[in-house]
Amino acid sequence: MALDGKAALVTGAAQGLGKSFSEVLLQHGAKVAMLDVAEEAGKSLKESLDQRYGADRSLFIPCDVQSQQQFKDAMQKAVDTFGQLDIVCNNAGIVDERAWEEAVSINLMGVIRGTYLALEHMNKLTGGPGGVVINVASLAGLGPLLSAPVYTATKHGVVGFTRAMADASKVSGYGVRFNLLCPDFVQTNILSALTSSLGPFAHLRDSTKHLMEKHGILDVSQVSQAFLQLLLDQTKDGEALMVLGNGSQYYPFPSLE
Ligand SMILES: NC(=O)c1ccc[n+]([C@@H]2O[C@H](COP(=O)([O-])OP(=O)(O)OC[C@H]3O[C@@H](n4cnc5c(N)ncnc54)[C@H](O)[C@@H]3O)[C@@H](O)[C@H]2O)c1
Ligand SMILES: CCCCC[C@H](O)/C=C/C=C\C/C=C\C/C=C\CCCC(=O)O
Repeated sequence: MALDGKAALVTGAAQGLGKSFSEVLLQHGAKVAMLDVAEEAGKSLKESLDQRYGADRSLFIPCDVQSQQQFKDAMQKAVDTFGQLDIVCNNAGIVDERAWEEAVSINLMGVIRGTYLALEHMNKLTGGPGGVVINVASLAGLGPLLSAPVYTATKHGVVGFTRAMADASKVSGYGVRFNLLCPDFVQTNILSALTSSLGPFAHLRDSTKHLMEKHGILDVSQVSQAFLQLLLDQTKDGEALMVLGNGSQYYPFPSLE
């Protein structure tokens, strides 16, 4: 898929991985609607991107992915502004083992909501242009992160949901590809999850810290290159691209057929 002239939407775009994905999209000629609850950071990101790419190439829309109405309105605003939607990246996520229902609401329900709303605009069967949805899971979507069981569960949920959607889309003829990004630890603010955010697993913080030291910590640019790979390679559908210190590789899921 060539990105020049395409219209994209990224959630959790004000900082960290979402910011980096938005910049990569702009660098390759796409227009981007950036959604986030962090209004100040989002507005100042938009101002700095306007200087480099022009004000008509991006939008910042305050939006909590937990709200059906806010998310629906934000996606409609992106479509009204850019004319259509070709790429959606459901990236917003948190680590909070104490407020675990909120973590499920953002990390899993927000991704399901964003995927269904994206289909309303992209599904070829209902007049949409087709396109690609990339859901951001984690290596913790493929195996356990012991200090964060609920985070682990949400990311496993994102993996299962996205793979099932890819199959449903293929069989139904929606014309939309669905893929997953599963990064190892990345240098963003999420890594500074306060001990209190780990709730009953705060005593396992050091163990996660040791795991980080063993694995190393990725730079956001390594993950956004993998994001780009998933966007551009039209043959990838229902795949989970792991982003590791020594490169990216597709997870070999066993066939259940
Ligand atoms: N950093 C890592 O080590 C790592 C590794 C694997 C996967 N991930 C995943 O990558 C994604 C991005 O995380 P990050 O590392 O860039 O973290 P981050 O904290 O830097 O960025 C997350 C962004 O999501 C936004 N957000 C939070 N709740 C929201 C909501 N309800 N609605 C809209 N926006 C909301 C935040 O304001 C923030 O801008 C997450 O899904 C995370 O689970 C991160
Ligand atoms: C092997 C799994 C890698 C998954 C990465 C995951 O998606 C992101 C996790 C985010 C946070 C990790 C959870 C809790 C943090 C616990 C300790 C951090 C200690 C950091 C420090 O003190 O320097």
